[in-house]
Amino acid sequence: MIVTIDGVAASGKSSVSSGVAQALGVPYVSSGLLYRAATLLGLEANLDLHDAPQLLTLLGTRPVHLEPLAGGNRVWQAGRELTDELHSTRVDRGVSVVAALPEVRAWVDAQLRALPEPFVAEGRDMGTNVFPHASHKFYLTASARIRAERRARERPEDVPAIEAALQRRDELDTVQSAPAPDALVIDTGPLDLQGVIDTILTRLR
Ligand SMILES: Nc1ncnc2c1ncn2[C@@H]1O[C@H](COP(=O)(O)OP(=O)(O)OP(=O)(O)O)[C@@H](O)[C@H]1O
Ligand SMILES: Nc1ccn([C@H]2C[C@H](O)[C@@H](COP(=O)(O)O)O2)c(=O)n1
Repeated sequence: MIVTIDGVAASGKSSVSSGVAQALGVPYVSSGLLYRAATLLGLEANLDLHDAPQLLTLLGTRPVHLEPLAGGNRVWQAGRELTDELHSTRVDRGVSVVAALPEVRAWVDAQLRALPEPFVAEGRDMGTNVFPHASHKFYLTASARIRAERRARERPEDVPAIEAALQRRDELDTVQSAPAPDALVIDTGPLDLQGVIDTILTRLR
């Protein structure tokens, strides 16, 4: 069984996926972490992030491993854990460029499709492109203002600055982020975190 949870930036994909996965007793898979890992390694190697052949060569020589767990995902490059470095501001700024490269998307998709079922997969194109055969699909939305207010509770930045950055990311992600035709679209604005998780679990049962 594969459940896909896609959505716009900061719509609650990872928190909701983790809650749903824990309730089901399966791992969840955070696809965005692989794009973030490719970006981090590219930045550390001083590569031009638009240069797909160079990035793919780097990823070939320094293989990245995603460890999906119900409570949170970890990312490794050989013996080094990258997880805590993947949400830095410089990775946030570069990741949309890397995620737009078809070669990098194919690299991520191959790793995701090799994972053993069952799992909950979250990202932008899990239900449309990577797992179109998934048994249950969801797509999370909320206004940029509400998402910024939620983020502001965990970061020392003001709401308008976060809102502007989220709108910019939404625009850059538009190409790969759309609900599958058979996905249930959930506006998380009026719901708390547990309310979103319960909506999904009710549908699954
Ligand atoms: N329905 C909700 N009500 C209140 N807060 C929420 C809700 N859903 C998520 N949050 C909070 O919003 C923030 C963003 O959630 P989360 O990191 O899960 O989003 P995301 O879609 O995975 O983000 P990104 O696209 O950056 O990876 C977190 O602080 C989370 O606790
Ligand atoms: N399936 C996916 C997952 C993520 N991305 C892009 C979108 C973001 O720019 C970036 C990081 O994702 P996040 O960790 O914020 O969910 O990766 C994508 O294009 N497709």
